[in-house]
Amino acid sequence: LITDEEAAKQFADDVNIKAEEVNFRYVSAAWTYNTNITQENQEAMVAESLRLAEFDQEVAHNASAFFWTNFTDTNLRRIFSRLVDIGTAAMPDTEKLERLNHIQSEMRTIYSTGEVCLSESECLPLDPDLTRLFAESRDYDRLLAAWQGWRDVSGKKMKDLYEEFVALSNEAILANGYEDTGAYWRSWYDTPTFEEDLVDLFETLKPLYVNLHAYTRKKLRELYGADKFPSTGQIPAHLLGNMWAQTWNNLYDVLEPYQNKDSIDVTPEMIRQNFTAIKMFEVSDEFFESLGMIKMPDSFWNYSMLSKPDDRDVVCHASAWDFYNRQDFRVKQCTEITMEDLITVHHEMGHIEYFLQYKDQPVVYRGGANPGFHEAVGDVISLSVQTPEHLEKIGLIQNVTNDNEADINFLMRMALQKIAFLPFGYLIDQWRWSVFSGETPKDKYNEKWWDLRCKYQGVSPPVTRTEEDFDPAAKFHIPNNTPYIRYFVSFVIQFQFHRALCNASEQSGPLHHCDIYRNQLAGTKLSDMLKLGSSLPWPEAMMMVSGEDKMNGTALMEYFQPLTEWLQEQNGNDIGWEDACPKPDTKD
Ligand SMILES: O=C(CCC(O)(O)[C@H](Cc1ccccc1)NC(=O)c1ccccc1)N[C@@H](Cc1c[nH]c2ccccc12)C(=O)O
Ligand SMILES: [Zn+2]
Repeated sequence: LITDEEAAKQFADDVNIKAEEVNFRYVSAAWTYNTNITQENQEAMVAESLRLAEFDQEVAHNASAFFWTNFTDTNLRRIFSRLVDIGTAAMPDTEKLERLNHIQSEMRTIYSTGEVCLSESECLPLDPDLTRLFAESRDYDRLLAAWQGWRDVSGKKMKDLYEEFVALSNEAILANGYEDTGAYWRSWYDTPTFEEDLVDLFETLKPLYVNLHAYTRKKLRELYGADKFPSTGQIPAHLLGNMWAQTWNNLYDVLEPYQNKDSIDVTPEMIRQNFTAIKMFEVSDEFFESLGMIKMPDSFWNYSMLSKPDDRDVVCHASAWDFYNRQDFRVKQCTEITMEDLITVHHEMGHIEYFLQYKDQPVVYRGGANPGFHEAVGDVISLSVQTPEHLEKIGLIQNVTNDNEADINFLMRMALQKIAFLPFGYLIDQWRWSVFSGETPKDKYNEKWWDLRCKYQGVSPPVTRTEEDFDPAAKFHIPNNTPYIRYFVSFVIQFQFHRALCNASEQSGPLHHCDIYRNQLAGTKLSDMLKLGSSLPWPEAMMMVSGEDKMNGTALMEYFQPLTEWLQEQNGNDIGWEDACPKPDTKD
């Protein structure tokens, strides 16, 4: 084995240049497919992903000719550990790798082209139609038809494909040195106690969720009639304003604690001011600029897809794209003129800002310190943007009242977006890890899913489910094979970052009123961490920004403290659903 570290550095530099070209080719083919779904573009993307895999395999093979585990240079060791870790590209059998990539693109296409016919003449795609229906409709039966219809045209069609996908993914990952795909995904957090830490975090935050669930259930029983609700305490999954019951912000009008206060839902005002998708992205870009951070390059504005085209099929689920040439960065989003989409705009722009900050790192370091960091950047900014104070600064709200009742209203709105999400963000990969590990076989896929949905989220299926159904795949990230625990991590650490940046900007007052807009101290602190990419272990990156090196829920609990007390008063003892859910061990 080669021990010469100078030769190793030269090897890594050569690989880095080639990696930019090969990644650019693949990303370009993926962009073409995602923004124009055709058989031809799907096949071209699969072909390019195979070329990328071959490149990764060759690099891993050549890198293992070096005795890199013994290198004295820590950074060089870290780089080589990334060069040899190539995920499913390690699949030795090219035919099987082609089949794996083909199955993934098949599932992606089924999901992105699915439509639900609610009547002869009314066939609706998920974006924007079914999404809007779930945001606006209060018609129990219409919501049920859309809920069941979507699962029939998406998840139900993918059960066999998914089973085959799991086997092939695990076979490939085994060749990469991990026992299953879930173990590989968890390795990105590089924390031996990662799963325990998540359990502790969830237990800490669970009381906040249980209180929000109880309050919401009471209000929905008043709206739809208690007879529509199981006596065991769950909420039917189609009544929460979202296709997956993952965020409940669209129920704000039903749940508003103090009526006739100035509405903080700026959707009507955005429409009144003739907001466009581009305007929404300009608002976000201006915020990053105000922090002294990097603004969007011209290529972003020239090549992004910021609205749904009307002449072709596209993957509408929002995403941010790094073309690995240090100059081309894009967002693809079917943007609607709503507050919810303004928040997603900031989320996607957070990804782009991270790309811009770490663009001069080696390719192996162009990623988040851990995947949760990448998901948190935009959300940290949007915690400031969503404050009534900030919305007033940018002219989306007039004459903000700042009294205790307005405070509770605002915190309720934020809780429907952040606290409601926590169990969902947690359970998706609990399900997926159990499938990858073999604990959940195909004939238990749907049962396991609803056990977790009951246990963590306290929601129940509004109609009977069987193993003919495959409800997990009705959620983008399952057919798209995008890990999900990153969002749970993000929803926790974004409050730690927010608290740290607010302290850095010497903002006094409660956390939920803090707006770091135009504060260069905060901007510099955040930028310095983003520039690192994944070149340092994430606890060191977190320490740089927040002075903490662990995920913890204290910042999130501090932020919501006033609402937690208010909810406890409102709910009394009418809370919970736990004993309704099947216990896993008694299942067998
Ligand atoms: O999926 C997303 C946003 C899309 C994304 O920006 O996370 C996107 C997902 C994706 C990954 C891989 C391929 C295609 C889409 N991730 C990225 O674009 C991305 C880009 C670079 C690095 C990491 C992620 N949000 C999640 C979680 C979520 C729900 N509501 C929210 C509100 C604010 C922030 C997040 C959410 C969801 O919709 O369930
Ligand atoms: Zn994201």
